[in-house]
Amino acid sequence: MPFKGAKRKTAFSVDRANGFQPKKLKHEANGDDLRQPHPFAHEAEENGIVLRRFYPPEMSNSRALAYNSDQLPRPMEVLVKALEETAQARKQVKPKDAVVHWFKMDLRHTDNRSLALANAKAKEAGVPLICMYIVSPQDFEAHLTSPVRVDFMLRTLSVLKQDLAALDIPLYVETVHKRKHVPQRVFELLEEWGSNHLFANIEYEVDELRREAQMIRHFAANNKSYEVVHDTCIVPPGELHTGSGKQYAVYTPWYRAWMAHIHENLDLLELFDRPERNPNGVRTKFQKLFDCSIPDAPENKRLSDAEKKTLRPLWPCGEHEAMARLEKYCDEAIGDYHNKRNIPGDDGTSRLSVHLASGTISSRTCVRTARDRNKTKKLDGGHQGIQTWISEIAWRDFYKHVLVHWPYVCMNKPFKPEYSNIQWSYDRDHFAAWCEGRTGYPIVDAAMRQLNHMGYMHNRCRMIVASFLSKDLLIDWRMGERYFMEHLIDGDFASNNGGWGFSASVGVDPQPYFRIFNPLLQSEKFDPNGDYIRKWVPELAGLSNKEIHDPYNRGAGTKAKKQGYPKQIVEHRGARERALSAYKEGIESGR
Ligand SMILES: Cc1cc2nc3c(=O)[nH]c(=O)nc-3n(C[C@H](O)[C@H](O)[C@H](O)COP(=O)(O)OP(=O)(O)OC[C@H]3O[C@@H](n4cnc5c(N)ncnc54)[C@H](O)[C@@H]3O)c2cc1C
Repeated sequence: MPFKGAKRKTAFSVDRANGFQPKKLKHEANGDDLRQPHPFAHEAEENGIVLRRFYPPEMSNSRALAYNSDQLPRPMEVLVKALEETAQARKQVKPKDAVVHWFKMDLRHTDNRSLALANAKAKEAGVPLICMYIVSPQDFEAHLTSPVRVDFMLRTLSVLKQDLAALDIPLYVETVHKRKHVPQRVFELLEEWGSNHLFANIEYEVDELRREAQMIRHFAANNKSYEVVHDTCIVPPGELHTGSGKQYAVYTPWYRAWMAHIHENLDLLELFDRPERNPNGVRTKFQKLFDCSIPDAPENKRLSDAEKKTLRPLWPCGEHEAMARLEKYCDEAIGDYHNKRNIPGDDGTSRLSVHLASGTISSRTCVRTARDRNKTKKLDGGHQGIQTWISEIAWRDFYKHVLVHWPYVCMNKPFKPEYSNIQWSYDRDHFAAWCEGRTGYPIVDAAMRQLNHMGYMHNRCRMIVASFLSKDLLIDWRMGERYFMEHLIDGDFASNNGGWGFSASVGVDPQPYFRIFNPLLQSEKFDPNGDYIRKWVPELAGLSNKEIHDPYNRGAGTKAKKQGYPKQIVEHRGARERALSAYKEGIESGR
């Protein structure tokens, strides 16, 4: 059956579990103005910020604002409408030979909402549960997924395949080369397996929401049910509103509402059971699916042998590893989190981001486990370390809520569209020096080298290097955002975009643009003995604790030069003044 939009329309009310309450959409804005690209769109294209192979040019500020004024429907609203209008049809679909769960960024069989629902449906119908994962090389390209992350996900699939096979559940993995063919191929696979029911957890990025909406309609029009549910956030996006019914744009009041909401709805922290064993005979009927192998990474996302040797031991994969890490962290280190989380030279954070990003652990499990260790048995009160750690996990939910309500942040626009008017620099040499960790600012260089070496960077350093790129170098923050996604093992669109928005002062609840980190002060405050710098910039290891933060201005220039360490590529005070006027001028220009 060719894949095109379904015609059938039926009434539906979205259940609470689906979180987002549909509202009446205004008609599509049709003014030509909204189709005009932003005046600086060519710069975004030339500098690889907007990938024109997959996406349209950078939109105008008025188009971004049209989402805020409900002139354009948000992709989540489009999805909810698709669910609403197909509800009746989906309800009438009769189970056939199997029920299917489609894994995406939820690579675990424990506490996985969609998987649990698919399992319940299969058991109710007395048919087998089949799991599937589609490797989409073009999605990796369009989403800038880093090779280290692709490797982590593919390794994880092997673990998942084994765990599921122990329950006689097959995990079928297939590569679909063109992303536009994914929906059609998924449909064909269901036909091949004689299945009428597909389940998946919602991904909140724009492409995915739009694709699911289209698939839901197509499936319903062809007597199949595609059910998508909230799982990745603890509180589903769309559930929290200010007193005046608006979406929160400031973290602190949002966080208070988030906690209160969970305390009032404790079921949000109930964990989902893993699936039960499949009925006898499934191995004979679906042998081919059990036999499939996990493909190699696409060539342009493949680690070299040397990289595999360095990176794989650093990042053990799979849900058992994730759970063991969480338990160990809660037993041994969470109590000191509030004291140590800002010290990059100290291993005081959980390093669970890689697991949360690939879904090898759920944020529900993380928060519930931490809460149960708290003497108050609540998210707040009790141990300072536990409270603070939970509040950091909450940032992850916050940025996903932001993405859903202000979807243009997923389309290369800043949260406040007028910040698109800043005249950024696209200095290639400066950008290369930043990427390679040779800016002459040791804390910045240490951080970038940590990222390049291990696909990870400490949170404090992420803020320092992001501020340095966007303010000291005045380079378009979206180039840094892209570089992070291309290199991080925990690359997550919403958190990365939120972090860059905060540090470059263009995001929701940001650091005000006139508060510019002084990299030297940050270095002295958070790496006072230079431990972190010594580890990642070994050519400075022999300098004193004072010299190491700024060798050329603290009498260690000769030593630094001899070791091949560069001089500062910009002078902070002058760069600060330049950034202040560029931000001010851009914001006030009204383009
Ligand atoms: C510029 C910039 C880019 C970032 N890009 C990403 C990214 O691509 N993916 C990502 O997961 N995080 C990102 N972060 C947030 C944060 O740096 C990492 O989540 C954190 O460093 C991961 O280490 P950890 O697991 O030891 O964190 P912990 O300190 O142990 O925190 C526990 C968990 O809480 C969540 N968390 C903590 N801080 C934040 C935060 N500020 N925003 C959102 N979630 C948070 C993460 O899931 C993390 O694993 C970014 C931050 C900045 C400033």
